[in-house]
Amino acid sequence: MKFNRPTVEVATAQKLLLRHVKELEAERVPLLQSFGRTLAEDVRATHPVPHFVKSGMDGYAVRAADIQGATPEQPAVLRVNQLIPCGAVPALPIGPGEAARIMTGAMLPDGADTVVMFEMTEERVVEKNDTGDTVPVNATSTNAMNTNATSTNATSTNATSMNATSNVNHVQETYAFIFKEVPLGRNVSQIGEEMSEGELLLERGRTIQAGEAALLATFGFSTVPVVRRPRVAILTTGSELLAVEDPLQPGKIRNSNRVMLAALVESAGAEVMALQSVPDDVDQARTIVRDWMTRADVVLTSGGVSVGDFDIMADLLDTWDGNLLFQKVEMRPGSVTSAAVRQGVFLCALSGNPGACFVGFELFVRPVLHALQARRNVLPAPFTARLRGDYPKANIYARYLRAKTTFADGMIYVEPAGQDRSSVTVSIKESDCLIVIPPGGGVSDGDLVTALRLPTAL
Ligand SMILES: Nc1nc2c(c(=O)[nH]1)N[C@H]1C(S)=C(S)[C@@H](COP(=O)(O)OP(=O)(O)OC[C@H]3O[C@@H](n4cnc5c(N)ncnc54)[C@H](O)[C@@H]3O)O[C@H]1N2
Ligand code: MOO
Repeated sequence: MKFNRPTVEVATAQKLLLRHVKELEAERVPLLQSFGRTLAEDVRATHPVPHFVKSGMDGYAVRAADIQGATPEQPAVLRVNQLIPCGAVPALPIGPGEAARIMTGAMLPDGADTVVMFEMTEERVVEKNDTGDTVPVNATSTNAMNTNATSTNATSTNATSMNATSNVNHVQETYAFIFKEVPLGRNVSQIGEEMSEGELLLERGRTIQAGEAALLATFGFSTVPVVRRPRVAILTTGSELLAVEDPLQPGKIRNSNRVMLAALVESAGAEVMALQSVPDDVDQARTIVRDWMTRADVVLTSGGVSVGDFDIMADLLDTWDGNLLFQKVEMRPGSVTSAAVRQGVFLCALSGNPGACFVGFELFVRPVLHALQARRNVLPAPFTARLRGDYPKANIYARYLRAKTTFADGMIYVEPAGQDRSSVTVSIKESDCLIVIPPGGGVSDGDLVTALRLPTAL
């Protein structure tokens, strides 16, 4: 069976795997720990946003009718009856001829319908004597239009100057001079303008990133319902493998697939629950694999799937007592990639060759890990791009070339990331996509090709 294995196409292999996925259960995590996790429930707006009528600028809240026709020569003059900082509830309504000094994000007072930016205004303090006559005083404001104000008796327009102050015979009042007419509703956000109550904002299956987190915070989710992270056991086979910290020895290499797979698993939102070496003995390997399959959602193995004398994963799969999904895929690299399921748990046996191991993970394992987390669109997204360089080699199987994307002259280009043999590790770091070269002839510089986007491209 090791030889002459039946082959399946990549798309078939993906379907065979995804058919067995049962989305994992939900759990709640603190919002700050939810980044990269997948939402387990739809989130709807629990209240309108904004939930009060709000100023969009620092300026004066006015009645639009009061500032019709205002010009620098003929300003509208409105009595300022209050200062409204952000977060405060206005103390007074705005009647005809009145305005409120208001800050960005503050609640509009009743009666006001428009905000005029400070830049189009000037604030002046005026004294009224006890006969009610207005006495112009040297007055000023901090507003931009007033930067040339000449005043020795400057009165700043802070909260304390806002209320009329009474001297023996005089009352000081603050007036806003509005030099420009602005249309009704300008710089005012109405209730529900951005989001209305009950609106669907985030769907189950969405990954929580900055924008999602901001919405969750807006609606008071200090904890978030997320899908549990899949637990993954990473098992590596091969008596040639040294630990990362070991000195080199003749004939041996350091185990790089283990950490590469751990990084990939984490980048897919899953959790590495075990890192274990498997000896070159099929019975021991079977015991270890089965053991982890009682605890993990996915068991990943690297190596030992080809036709060599010590390719124990191939032997193990030949005698598999669960559901064997495939043992050979019509692709390069990674044709030996195999998969099986047992009681809802996946066994994905990837090639030991690092390039093939990487490609096998992206085409088969990441989609499973994403699907377990209820994510949508789990397969790598295809796009069309122009090839840089020639790839003349003919293939019997489709080839998934590790490649990088570049943008030039308004076009998307893809070019092989370097050496593409399946044994090569050095080009993996350059790869943000896989160029799909269909079976048959090669492709040439300038050809339009299909490529699959990898998460590193995000
Ligand atoms: N007679 C044949 N030989 C091979 C065939 C074939 O069809 N007939 N297929 C070749 C292809 S294609 C591939 S791909 C490899 C697949 O081999 P395995 O997946 O069984 O992997 P191993 O033999 O265990 O190792 C291959 C290679 O990768 C290195 N390796 C293994 N594990 C790691 C690790 N954790 N970190 C870094 N490098 C690792 C290992 O030392 C080998 O050099 O088979 C071909 N042979
Ligand atoms: O299956 Mo190997 O990775 O094709 O080169």
